[in-house]
Amino acid sequence: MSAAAVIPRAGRVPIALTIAGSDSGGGAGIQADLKTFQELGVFGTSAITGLTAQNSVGVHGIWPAPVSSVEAQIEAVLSDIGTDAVKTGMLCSVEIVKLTARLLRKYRSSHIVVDPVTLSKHGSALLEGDAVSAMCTELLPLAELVTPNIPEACLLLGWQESDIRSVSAMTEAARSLLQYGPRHVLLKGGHLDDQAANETAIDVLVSQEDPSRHLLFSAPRIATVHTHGTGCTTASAITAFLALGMQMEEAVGSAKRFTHQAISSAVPLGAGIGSLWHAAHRTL
Ligand SMILES: Nc1ncnc2c1ncn2[C@@H]1O[C@H](COP(=O)(O)OP(=O)(O)O)[C@@H](O)[C@H]1O
Ligand SMILES: Cc1ncc(COP(=O)(O)OP(=O)(O)O)c(N)n1
Repeated sequence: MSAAAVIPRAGRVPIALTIAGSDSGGGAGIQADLKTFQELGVFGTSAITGLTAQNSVGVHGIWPAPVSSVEAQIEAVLSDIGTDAVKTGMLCSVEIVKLTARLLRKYRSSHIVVDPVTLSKHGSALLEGDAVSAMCTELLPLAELVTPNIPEACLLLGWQESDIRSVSAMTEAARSLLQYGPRHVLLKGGHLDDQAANETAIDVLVSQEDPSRHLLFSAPRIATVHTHGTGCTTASAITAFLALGMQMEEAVGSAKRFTHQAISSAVPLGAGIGSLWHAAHRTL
């Protein structure tokens, strides 16, 4: 993405809505999503599903937002401003998952990217256990894309994490996730634990149109611990590129490059896992 893309364009600015949680540390959640939208020249709106007290060493508290407040935020945005694309992140509870699906159906939203956030990198639960099946039955059928990492894919499928130890197992899992109805599945390989993954970070894209075909998105693995926000940034960058009118394959490839640049310039803030630098694409 060139610097020209961050200059507001004449005419209507593309809009993206993020329905996600707040990360006080600024690296993930709503904060990562809005930074990404802005960097990519898309006007970001938000509905905050919950608050987290979070920093580089962990998640110190989670407070789901009242369901009525999430409803009022989404209604306020969609009934007046509208949107070209929607990203969902931390949805906290079965009630918020169901509400989100109901409102996205009501407003016939398109370009819905579901990041099925369940755990933070520090292992804190960001989605209640009984919300997983609601996500599969209510939200995934509406999704143009779902973007699980390996632990999330296993949770959605009822598999063990040890079941995905290779790119071919990732491909099989991605194909299995199509059963829930999303148009595309991007299974991210940041957590892949095999020989090849020491050098490359590989993601797999499969689509309902032709489930027998799969595309690999590969980049050199950056040797860093500072990867807080990689998942949120990937999903929100894809959402922004869809809002800008790209097709899915191009949007995923462009988002992979944007996120890779942001990891390569990550900021080692705090004593633990530092966060991505979303402005890296301006100078790299
Ligand atoms: N160290 C790394 N170097 C390069 N790319 C990475 C690295 N870690 C993760 N990625 C990429 O970042 C994106 C998010 O990855 P992943 O860690 O699997 O998701 P999550 O942040 O949701 O756990 C994927 O495109 C993955 O390939
Ligand atoms: C509020 C909030 N939402 C989502 C996440 C998970 O973000 P992700 O990009 O997957 O990054 P890590 O937590 O894995 O670093 C979060 N932590 N907080």
